[in-house]
Amino acid sequence: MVEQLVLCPLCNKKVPFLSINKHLDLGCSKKLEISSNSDNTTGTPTHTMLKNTNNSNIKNTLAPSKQSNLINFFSQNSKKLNNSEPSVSKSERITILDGEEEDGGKNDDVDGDDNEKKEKDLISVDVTDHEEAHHATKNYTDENTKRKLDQTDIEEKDNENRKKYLNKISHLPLSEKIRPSTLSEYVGQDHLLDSSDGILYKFLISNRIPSMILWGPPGVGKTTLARLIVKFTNNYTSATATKNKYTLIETSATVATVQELRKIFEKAHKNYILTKYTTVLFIDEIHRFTKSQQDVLLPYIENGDIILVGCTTENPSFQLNNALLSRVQVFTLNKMTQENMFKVLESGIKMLNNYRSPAEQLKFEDNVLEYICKLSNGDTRRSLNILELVCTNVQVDPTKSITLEETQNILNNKQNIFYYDAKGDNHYDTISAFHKSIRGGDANASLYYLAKMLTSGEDPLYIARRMIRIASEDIGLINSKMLPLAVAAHDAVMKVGLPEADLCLAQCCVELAKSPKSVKLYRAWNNIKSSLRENKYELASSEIPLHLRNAPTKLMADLGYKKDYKYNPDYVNGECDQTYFPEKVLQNIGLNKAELNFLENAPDLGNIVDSDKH
Ligand SMILES: Nc1ncnc2c1ncn2[C@@H]1O[C@H](COP(=O)(O)OP(=O)(O)OP(=O)(O)O)[C@@H](O)[C@H]1O
Ligand SMILES: [Zn+2]
Repeated sequence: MVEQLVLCPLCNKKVPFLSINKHLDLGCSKKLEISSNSDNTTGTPTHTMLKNTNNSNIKNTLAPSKQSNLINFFSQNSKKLNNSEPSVSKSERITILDGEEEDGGKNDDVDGDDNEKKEKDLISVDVTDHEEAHHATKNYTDENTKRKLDQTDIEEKDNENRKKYLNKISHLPLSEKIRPSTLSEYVGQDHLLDSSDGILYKFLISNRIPSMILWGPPGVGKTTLARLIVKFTNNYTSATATKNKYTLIETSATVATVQELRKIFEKAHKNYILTKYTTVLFIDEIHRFTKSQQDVLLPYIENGDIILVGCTTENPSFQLNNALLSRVQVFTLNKMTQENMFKVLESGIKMLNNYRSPAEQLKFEDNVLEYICKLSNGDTRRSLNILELVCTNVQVDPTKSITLEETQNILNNKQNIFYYDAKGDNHYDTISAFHKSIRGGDANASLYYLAKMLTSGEDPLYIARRMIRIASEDIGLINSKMLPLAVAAHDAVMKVGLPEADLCLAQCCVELAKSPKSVKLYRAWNNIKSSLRENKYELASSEIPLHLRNAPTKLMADLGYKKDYKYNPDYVNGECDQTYFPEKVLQNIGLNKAELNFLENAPDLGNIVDSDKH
C-alpha cells in the first residue's frame, strides 16, 4: 500500500499523513520521516532529535583552544542541569513567514527581497539555538518557586553535547545566548505570570492563548514572552485543560505587507485543517501598522483562524484602532526592576564565563552591576550589550574583581552611545520635551531637541509623525496651514531621507514653534468623543434624522427618507431653517442649545503665542 505523504508545515519535510501530529509533537524528529509508521517513540523529544534538524547553518566560531575550557565549566555545573526543566518541542518551533516561499518555487512577492529572506533565516537560527540554551545556562529557575515549572522532563545532556551547543551559539550576541527558553527562566512580570494570580498565566493553564497586545518598554522581554507563551501552553498538561495546540509565526509590522499577511492567514487555515494546530501570529511593533493593515487582521482574529500577539512600545490606545483593541487583551509589561535586572546580568556573566578559562573568569564589584543597570534604563538587551562590551575590553586579573572605575573607563570611550537611546526612555523624554518646547513657542529649544534626536539616530519619521500631530493638536484651526506643512515634512523624509531631509524637519519645527496655538479643535474633539462614550443626550443611540438620509429606493422614499430635506444652494446664502443633530438629541437638550456647541465650549486660555515671539 502506498502511503500518502504530506508536507510538514513546520519543517517542510515529507511525513506520512497519519503520522503528522506525532511528528509535530515530537518536534519534527527524523525518526518518523524514516520509519513512517513506527509508534514506539515516546512523547519526550530528545536532544539528538533536536540536533538532527536544521542547525547546519550555524557557524562554529569558537577556537579549539577555548573549547577545552568548556569541559571544565560543565563539570563544575553539571549538577545544576538535571532538574525538571521542560523539554523543548519542535512543534512550536517558530516558523518565519511562509516556509513554501523559502523553497524558492514562487516568487511573486514584491517585497520579499533577498535581505529579508536572510533576516528570516537568521531569526530561525536564533530560535533554534535558544531552544537549547537552557541546558548551558541554568540560572534563576531554582529561586523561582512562585512560578510553576513547565511540566515535561528533560534529558540531561552529556558534557560533549553541551560543549557542542556552546560552540554553536558562540557567534550570537549575549542577549540571544541567554534568552530564556522557559517561562520559569523568564524574570519579572509577576502580575502576568505568577502561578497564583497572574492574569496571563490563568489563560495559559486553561490551555487558551487569547489574542493580545503586549505593551511595554523596549527590552523587557515582549518578544521572548510571546515565544514562551506558545511553548508553555503546548507543554502544559493538566486534567482539566483542553488540548489545544499552537504554532507560532513571527513577523514584524515593519516588514509585513497586507499581501504577506494574507499568505499567513491562508497558511494558518491550511495548517489548522491538516494538523489542528492553531496559529499564533506574532507581530512585532504592531503600532507601525496603518489603520488599513490593522483592519486586515480583524476578520481572522474574529473567526479564530489566527491568534494575534502584537508587541508595542507605544500606548496602544493611541496607536491602535478601537476595532482591533476591542478584540484583544492588552497586557502591560512593567519596566525591569533593578533586582530583576541583576538576575539577568548575573546569568549573562555566567554565560560569558563559559567561554573563559578558569584564570580568566569574570567577577565584578557590586556597584558595577548597579551602574550598568542605571545606564540601561530597564532595557535588558541594552544592559547585556553593555556588559558584553565591558567584558570584551577588560583586562582580567584573577585575583581581583572588576571595579567601577575600570568599567567607566571602558565605557567612556564609547560614551555617546549611552546619552541617547532611540528605543528607551530617552526616546520618550526627548520627544516629549520637543513637543512641549514647540507648544511653549520656544523655537530654539525645539531645534535643540530635534538635533539631539536626529544625531542620536532617532527615526526621522517618528519625529515627523509627531509634528503632524502637533499641527492639529496644539495649533489646529488657528493656523491650518501647519498641518499640510507637517505632512510635507514627513513626505520630504520619505522622498529624500536623511541627512538631506534634516533641514526640512527643522524648517517645520521652527514654523510650528512660532505659529499661534489653539487647542479649540482638540478640546472640542475630546468633548464629542466623551459625550458619545457616555451617550450624553443620547448622542450615541439616536437615529439619524430622516430628512438627512438618502432615499435611493422608492420604499425608502415612502418611509420618509430625505423628506423635507432642504438643499442649501436653493436658498439665499445657503441659509434655511433646518436642523442636523438627531431629533432625540435636540429634545433632550431642550433649551440648553449651547451644550451642542462643542467648538465654542472648548476655550483655550492664553494658549496663543504672542506675535512678537515670531
Ligand atoms: N524577562 C526576562 N528575563 C530574562 N531575560 C530577558 C527578559 N527580558 C528580556 N531578556 C533578555 O533581553 C533580550 C531581549 O528581550 P526581548 O527581545 O524579548 O525584548 P523586547 O521587549 O521584545 O525588546 P524590543 O522592544 O527592543 O524588541 C532577550 O534576548 C533576553 O536575553
Ligand atoms: Zn516537521
